[in-house]
This record gives sequence, C-alpha cells and structure tokens, in this order.
Amino acid sequence: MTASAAAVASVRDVSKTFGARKALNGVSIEVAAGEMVALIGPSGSGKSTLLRSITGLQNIDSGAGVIEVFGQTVQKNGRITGQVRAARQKLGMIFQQFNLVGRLSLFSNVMLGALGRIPGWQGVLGVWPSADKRQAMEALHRVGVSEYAAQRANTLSGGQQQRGAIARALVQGAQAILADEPVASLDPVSARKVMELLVELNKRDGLGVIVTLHQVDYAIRYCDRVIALKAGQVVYDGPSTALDTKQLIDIYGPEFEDAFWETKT
Ligand SMILES: Nc1ncnc2c1ncn2[C@@H]1O[C@H](COP(=O)(O)OP(=O)(O)OP(=O)(O)O)[C@@H](O)[C@H]1O
Repeated sequence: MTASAAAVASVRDVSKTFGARKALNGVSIEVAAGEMVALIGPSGSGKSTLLRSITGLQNIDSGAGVIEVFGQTVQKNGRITGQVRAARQKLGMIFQQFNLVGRLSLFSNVMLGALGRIPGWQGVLGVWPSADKRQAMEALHRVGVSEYAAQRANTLSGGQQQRGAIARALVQGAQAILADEPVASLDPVSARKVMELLVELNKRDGLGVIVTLHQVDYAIRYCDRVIALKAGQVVYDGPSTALDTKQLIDIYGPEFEDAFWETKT
C-alpha cells in the first residue's frame, strides 16, 4: 500500500477560539505523505485542537484559515465542507483511551474499520464479507495481537487495545494515522511497542503519521520531524535531531528540562 502523493495535511493560517482563549493562533503546517511527525508542547498548547481540526471533528474560526487533507478541503472560512467524509476515510484516528467498544471482541472492533465501505445492514447484523474478515485477521496479525481476536476488548491490556485500534485503522484503509497521545496511558514497554509499530507502518507501508506526545524523548527517538506548539502557535518545526536543550526550555520552560532529558538514551 502506498499513500497518495498529496500532503496528508495542509493547515494554513488556522485559528480556533474558545471564549476568550485562542487555542490555535495562526497555525500553518504542512505534513507530506509518508512523513512521521511528532506534535509536542505543554499541556493546553493546542495539540489536540489541531488534530481535531484536521479531522473536521471541530470547526476552526472563520477567516482566512484553510485545512486540506490529501488535497481535499476539509475546512474553509470556519465551515466544515462536504469533503470531510471522504477525507476522514483516509485518516485513522488513534486516541489515548483506545476507543474500542469494550463489550465487543477485538475482531469485531477491528471489523468496524470496514463499516465505511460495506452496506449498513451488513454491519449492523455483523454479516461481514469474507475478504474483509480475512483482512481484519491479517491486520491483527500484523500488529501482533491475532491470538486475542475472540477476546472482549475490555479484558485486554492497554497495549493490546491500542494495537487493536491501529489494526482497525489498517482495515479502514487509512493512508495516514493521526494519533492523539497514543502512549500516554501505557506502561513503558507497551508504549515502546506501539511507537515501534507506528514507525514500521510509516517506513514499510508509507503511512503518514502525526502523533501528539508528552514524552519529548519519544518524539526525538521515533520521529524525524517535530512540530512544537506553545500557546496555540508553532514555535518549532524541524528535524527532531536539531532540537536542543535551549529550544526545549523555550517550549516548556526551565522546570521541565531535567524530566525531559532524564529518560533520553
Ligand atoms: N471544547 C473546548 N471548550 C473550551 N476550551 C477548550 C475546548 N477544547 C480545548 N479548549 C482549550 O483550548 C486550549 C488547547 O487545548 P488542547 O486540548 O488542544 O491542548 P493540548 O495541547 O492537547 O493539551 P494536553 O496536552 O493537556 O492534552 C486549552 O486551553 C483548552 O482548555
């Protein structure tokens, strides 16, 4: 599977205001197909708001701001467009809390990724085409949790659930993964496995990845490019290798310095 050549996301001059607070303030970023980008920044800096705006889950302020996903305009002048559905189909969303249906098996959860392309009644009745079932098992195998296919999602570990969520994105046919703090609820070993899986999907399958992370060392270790937000503005956009202590202090403030470098290997 090779992702399309159009940019995963093109965000131009985007602002988002909640009451008196500007969560995003004139943000412009472009993420090319096949890139793996970490989105970092202090709590409340606008990372989730930016991801939610890209997926059209939330409208941006009216004005000049435009968001395109794989060449389709998702938002313009504060309005979510009719192209959002098609654009969203190409994006696999991964969340901190996994977002699986707890009472359904892992397999059924992964099959939900196919819902967008099969007739509604088949999905409702759980009558899945055999090609989709095969694809779901392949995806579960690919992310390393096929042996848990029949198990209820809410009985699985966080790491297993998160890998299941990634398998669901693969079945959906996503060309890029937008992951909002995907490892924040995981132990370090599971977190590393999920990050390594995202890297593998990026490098081997050419999937674009935009991932918000609290751990700067993960951003540096796993992502080639880092975009940092602070108070709704882009304050760094460049190679992760060029991020130095001074820039991290600029982004997070001096009190964070030790914690961020403590775990770096
Ligand atoms: N629905 C909302 N209503 C009001 N304010 C909001 C809403 N969503 C976000 N905000 C505010 O916008 C700002 C940016 O929030 P956002 O969740 O995007 O930050 P973040 O960088 O993802 O933070 P964290 O790392 O803590 O998840 C914050 O000040 C937040 O309180």
